Amino acid sequence: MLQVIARVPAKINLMLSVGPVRSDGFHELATVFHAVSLYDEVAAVHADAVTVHVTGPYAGHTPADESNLAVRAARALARRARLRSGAQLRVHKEIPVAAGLAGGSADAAGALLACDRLWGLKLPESRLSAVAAGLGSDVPFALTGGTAVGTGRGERLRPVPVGAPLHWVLATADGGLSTPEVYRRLDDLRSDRKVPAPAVPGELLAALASGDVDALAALLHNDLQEAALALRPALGDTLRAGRELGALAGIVSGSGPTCIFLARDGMSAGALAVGLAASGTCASALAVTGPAAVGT
Ligand SMILES: C[C@@](CO)(OP(=O)(O)O)[C@H](O)COP(=O)(O)OP(=O)(O)OC[C@H]1O[C@@H](n2ccc(N)nc2=O)[C@H](O)[C@@H]1O
Ligand SMILES: Nc1ncnc2c1ncn2[C@@H]1O[C@H](COP(=O)(O)OP(=O)(O)O)[C@@H](O)[C@H]1O
Repeated sequence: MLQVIARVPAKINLMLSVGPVRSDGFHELATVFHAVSLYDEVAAVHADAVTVHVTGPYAGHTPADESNLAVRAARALARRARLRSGAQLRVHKEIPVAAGLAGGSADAAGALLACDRLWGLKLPESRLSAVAAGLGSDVPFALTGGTAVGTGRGERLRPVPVGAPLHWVLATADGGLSTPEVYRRLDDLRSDRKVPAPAVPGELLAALASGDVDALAALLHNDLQEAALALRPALGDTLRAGRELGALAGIVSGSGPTCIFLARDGMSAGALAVGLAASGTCASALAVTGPAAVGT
């Protein structure tokens, strides 16, 4: 029986600039998405209806019913293509849930890619991306991987070059943070401030293109960090521990609670991961590289 497998990486945000709330309730963003070498896998085989079975270390934290983003993605694709086809999906989850790493978006993108192949649709990238945007702001990037500037609510993408592989440590936390709650907390925190239009500094794109990690370290920034720290003050300890252990820089990824640390090279990232894991300030610490690619 034909089985199609898609392997989709987690994302981190190297910079996340959050602008004013729009009339549709979403915030205008300017962000740099960067896919890293931590992957979920989505496998699809023909079936009458769309169902999902979740395996892997985070299976217990992932819904296995129709609220699963992989199921919602497969159904949205079938609707868009006016198909009655189904698929039995298996999602192997290595990406922590509600962690600011877009694991659910990775699974949605994986289901779109796998079902597009399984059902022989061969939809152009632009049509898959439109279905992806209907599922979540981060899903279009999850379809592409690599590194890209995201604008609008995060769904408008422009790929950007990265001059050399980058080495990161992901420090995960026990228990996730809700993305809408983190955005709401940011709104509360800055209710008395005028919010400027979001922007990605040109210097950051130049540092990425040239592979200048020291320049990049000085430019990592996340507007949601203040809100994530307000909701989870212990993340301050994780960020301090990473810096004391020699990270070039550390910030919260997206809506958190995962903290990301930039290291000079693979050896330093490995040592930093060991130190962070021993520090008692995080649930796990994982050395990864970026940019990572989507595989089918
Ligand atoms: C914060 C970011 C940074 O990349 O990702 P995570 O760190 O959660 O993975 C994204 O903006 C999250 O993207 P995603 O998780 O796909 O969000 P969506 O499902 O589209 O929206 C969930 C909720 O987040 C808020 N939201 C999301 C995107 C945006 N531009 N403005 C918002 O205000 C809204 O409250 C929305 O109802
Ligand atoms: N396949 C899936 N994997 C992870 N989370 C999922 C999935 N399907 C639905 N969800 C729900 O989506 C929410 C956000 O999950 P996730 O994408 O991991 O977080 P984040 O937005 O922080 O990157 C979770 O609360 C989870 O219950």
